[in-house]
Amino acid sequence: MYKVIVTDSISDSGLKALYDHPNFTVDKKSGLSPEELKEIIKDYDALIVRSQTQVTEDLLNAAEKLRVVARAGVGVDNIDINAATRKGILVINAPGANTISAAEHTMAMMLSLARRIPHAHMSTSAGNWDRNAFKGVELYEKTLGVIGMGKIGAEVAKRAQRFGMKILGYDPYLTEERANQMNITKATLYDIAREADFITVHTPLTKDTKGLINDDYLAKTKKGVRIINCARGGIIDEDALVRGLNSGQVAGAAIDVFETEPASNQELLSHPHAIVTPHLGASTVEAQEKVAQEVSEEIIDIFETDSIHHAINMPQVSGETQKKLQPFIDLGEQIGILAIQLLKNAPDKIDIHYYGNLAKEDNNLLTRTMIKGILSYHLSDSVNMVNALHLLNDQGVSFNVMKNPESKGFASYMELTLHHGDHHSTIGATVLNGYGARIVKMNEYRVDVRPERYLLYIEHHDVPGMIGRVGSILGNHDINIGTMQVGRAEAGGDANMVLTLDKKVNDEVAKELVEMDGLKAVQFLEIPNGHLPAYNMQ
Ligand SMILES: NC(=O)C1=CN([C@@H]2O[C@H](COP(=O)(O)OP(=O)(O)OC[C@H]3O[C@@H](n4cnc5c(N)ncnc54)[C@H](O)[C@@H]3O)[C@@H](O)[C@H]2O)C=CC1
Ligand SMILES: O=C(O)CCC(=O)C(=O)O
Repeated sequence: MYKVIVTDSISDSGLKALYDHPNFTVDKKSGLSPEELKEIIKDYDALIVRSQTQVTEDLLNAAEKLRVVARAGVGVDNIDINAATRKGILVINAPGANTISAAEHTMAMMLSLARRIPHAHMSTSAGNWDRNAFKGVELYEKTLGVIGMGKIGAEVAKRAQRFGMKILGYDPYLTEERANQMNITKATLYDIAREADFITVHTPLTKDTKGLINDDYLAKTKKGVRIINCARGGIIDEDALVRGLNSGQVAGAAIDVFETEPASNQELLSHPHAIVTPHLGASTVEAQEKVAQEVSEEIIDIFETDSIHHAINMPQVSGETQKKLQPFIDLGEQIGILAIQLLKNAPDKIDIHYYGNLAKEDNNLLTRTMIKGILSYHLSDSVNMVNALHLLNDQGVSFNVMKNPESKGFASYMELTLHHGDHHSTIGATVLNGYGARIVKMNEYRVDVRPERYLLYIEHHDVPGMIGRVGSILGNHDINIGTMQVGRAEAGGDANMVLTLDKKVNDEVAKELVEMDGLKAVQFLEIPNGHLPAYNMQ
């Protein structure tokens, strides 16, 4: 008998498949303190949560037979994925099951902002009859900027169009073709700032989206813009938003999700031009039934048939292949991370070449690892080796894998090229017996670089003095160079430098470098520590 514990408020009818199954028992225990849950988690095989329960490393460490953590929803930011992975605990979610509810909540927030419905309601129910204080604006013929054109963003765009709104969409994966199909305009963040009357965000919270809407961004928006966040707290800097509301730059904000939850920013919560809800985007009968049903059915499939549909953290590989390819797998993710940074854009096409011994292996796993590295730059923790190809397909990016058993100078060699229109970035890499991982090609240049955390990539004209000038700028800013590699196509022609550094290059140093005569391109690249393959290697 498998024991399932449900620790947040989750639809009973959605859990029916589990209740009815002879091999499962379900305990519903919402409102437990972290200590209480930690005390009893050892008895359970599966845990189902929404967003309240914090599935921390501490909790997971107390679990003795837990095999699955199921998030009845999309965002898994309340679950320590790496800790679960390290413990070999599968994390699944229910993407798509609450899309419509979240999109409808966004529309409700937008209409409430436009017509000040919550404020009018409070005034009227307090006994007032004030028909002048609540004059609103129409959505009709207004411009809506949608930041994040994934599942929810696209549904919001569709609904807003029916209200006669013009839609500007920004998403690194939004192509002209898809924008045309949806009859929206593919825009930049700054087009949206300049033109939008309403802005709504629908991205996950990532390194790039944290504080995306901040003082600088708000200063570029139209005066009187109205802003909605039904995605994740932190995408909008709450203090900046309050400043914007106070100055009138922002006419109104409707916020469902907060930097900390339960929300505590009193200035925002009580602001006369803010509308706030307690993370209700997915709180509908239908969404809760669908998310609970999806995760219940998947839990049964996992325990009864070993089949996984929406894994966040689990690859399916044979132990033998994994062991053989392990050094390349680690490197594969790193070259994905480097190539996407070097491209500076979301790719529309990916080419992967395997040469020598690597071409003779089943390198599906390796390919997924590279793609995970590429996509994780924009999609964060939601991408893993199981869902990487699926997500790539969802984003409309084509990829080709080519294998050539002849060696290309190394016993095993892999080369990754990302394309974005006419631009491309290439990284070639190998693992040298006894010496470890090496990047041996960057764009058109041969290099020999150990993949370290901080890299500086420079393309320049091959003229005397370049190395010294770059070295002095870094030295003046107390940035130690670990290694430096220079290469050139021909004497006096194009050349490149790749440096490994002991610390980050800040904007000031980058600016000095960019302004140096003779440099064609300067790029600081980072392979974050946390970007090692997210699965259990035991
Ligand atoms: N308020 C609530 O109760 C709910 C909130 N959510 C949240 O809504 C958000 C969106 O969910 P879905 O549409 O299902 O996810 P999705 O994965 O379908 O779409 C997210 C999109 O954001 C894009 N993106 C990533 N970085 C970006 C950037 N820097 N700039 C612009 N776009 C970027 C991605 O390319 C992707 O297309 C998630 O954060 C999710 O957790 C989801 C359901 C309910
Ligand atoms: O479970 C909930 O109500 C929150 C939904 C949500 O934020 C998500 O699915 O990402």
